[in-house]
Amino acid sequence: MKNKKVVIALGGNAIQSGDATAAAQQQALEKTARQLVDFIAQGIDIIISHGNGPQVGNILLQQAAADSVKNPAMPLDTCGAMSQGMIGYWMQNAMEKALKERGIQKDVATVVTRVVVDQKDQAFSNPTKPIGPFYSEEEAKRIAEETGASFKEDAGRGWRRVVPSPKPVSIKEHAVINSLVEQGHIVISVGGGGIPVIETEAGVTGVEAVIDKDFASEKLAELVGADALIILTAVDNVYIDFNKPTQKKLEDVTIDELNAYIEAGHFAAGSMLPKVEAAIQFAKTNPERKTIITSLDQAFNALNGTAGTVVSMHGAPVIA
Ligand SMILES: Nc1ncnc2c1ncn2[C@@H]1O[C@H](COP(=O)(O)OP(=O)(O)O)[C@@H](O)[C@H]1O
Ligand SMILES: NC(=O)OP(=O)(O)O
Repeated sequence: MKNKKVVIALGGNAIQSGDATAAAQQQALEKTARQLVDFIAQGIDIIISHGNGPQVGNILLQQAAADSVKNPAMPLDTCGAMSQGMIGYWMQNAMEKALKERGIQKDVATVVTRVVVDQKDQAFSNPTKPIGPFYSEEEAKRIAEETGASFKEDAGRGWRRVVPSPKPVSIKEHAVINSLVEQGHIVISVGGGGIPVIETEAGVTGVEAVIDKDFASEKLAELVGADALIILTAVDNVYIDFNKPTQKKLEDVTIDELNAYIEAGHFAAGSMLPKVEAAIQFAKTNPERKTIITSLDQAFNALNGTAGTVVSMHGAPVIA
C-alpha cells in the first residue's frame, strides 16, 4: 500500500522562542525534528514547511545595517530566499540527527520554493504581515518616520514592522517537491510561505512581500495531493471564546461549524484566523482529507485521532 503523505507546517515556536541566536534556533529545531521522526517511523511521508517572520525581518535589518556601495542591501524577496536556505539548512541537520538516533536511513533536502502571487492582489496596498523584532509604540513610530516602513501592533505583544502578504496562487516547484517525496525523501519547502514572485512575458520577478506560511502550505498540500495538512503552533487546540472563562476546545469540527465560528469572530486575525481559513480550504477539496491544528507535542496523537483540532468536510476521516 502507498504511504500516506502529509504536509506539516511549523509555527514560530518550533524554531525560535525568544533567543534569536543561530545556536538557540538550531537547538529548538533539534527538538522539533525528534517529534517529526515519529511520523516517519510510522511509514508516513512528510513535507515540512515553516514560518520565517522573525528571521526574515532580522535579515532585512542586517541588510540595512550593512548598506553601502560595496555591500548593498538585498530586497525582501531575496531576504526570503536567504531565510529558506538558513532554516532549511538547520532543519536538514536536525532531521538527519533525529533520524540517526532512531536508526532510520532517509535523505533530507530543502527546495528553494517560489510562490506565484497576483500582482493586483489588494494586499500590496495594505501591509499586514508582521516581521522581525517587537518594538515599543514610541520606537515603532520613530523608525516609521525615519524609514517610511509600516508598523502595527501585533496581538497585544508589541509593535512590529508589517509588509504586504498576498495570497499564494501557485507553487513553481510543486512537481519537483512531489517527485522527491514520492521517492521517499524528506522535503523541506515553501519556507516562509515561499519566495513571492510574479510571472510576466519577461520571466519571473520577485516582489516585496511575505506570504503567510499556512496559506502556502495549504496550496502545496493541494498540489501534491496530500492526505492531511498538519498546522503546528503553540496551542494544543483551536478554541472558541479563546482566553475567556467560557473557553472551549474544538476537537472534531466540520467546515460548516468552523465557518460559523469565524462569522462569530472567535479567531484573531493574523494568528489563528489564517490557520482556520487554510484548514477549511484544504478540507474543502476532498471529503477524505483533513487538516489538523495542534501543538508539536500533540502532533502525532492528533494524527491518530486522540488530540488536536481536526477539520474535515463531514467528520474526521482516518489517516494513520
Ligand atoms: N481562537 C483561538 N484558539 C487558539 N489559539 C488562538 C485563538 N485566537 C488566537 N490564538 C493564538 O494564536 C496563536 C497562533 O498564532 P501564531 O503565533 O501567529 O502562529 P505560529 O505558530 O504559526 O507562529 C496561538 O498560540 C494562540 O495564542
Ligand atoms: N511567512 C510566515 O507566515 O511566517 P510566520 O509564520 O513566522 O509569521
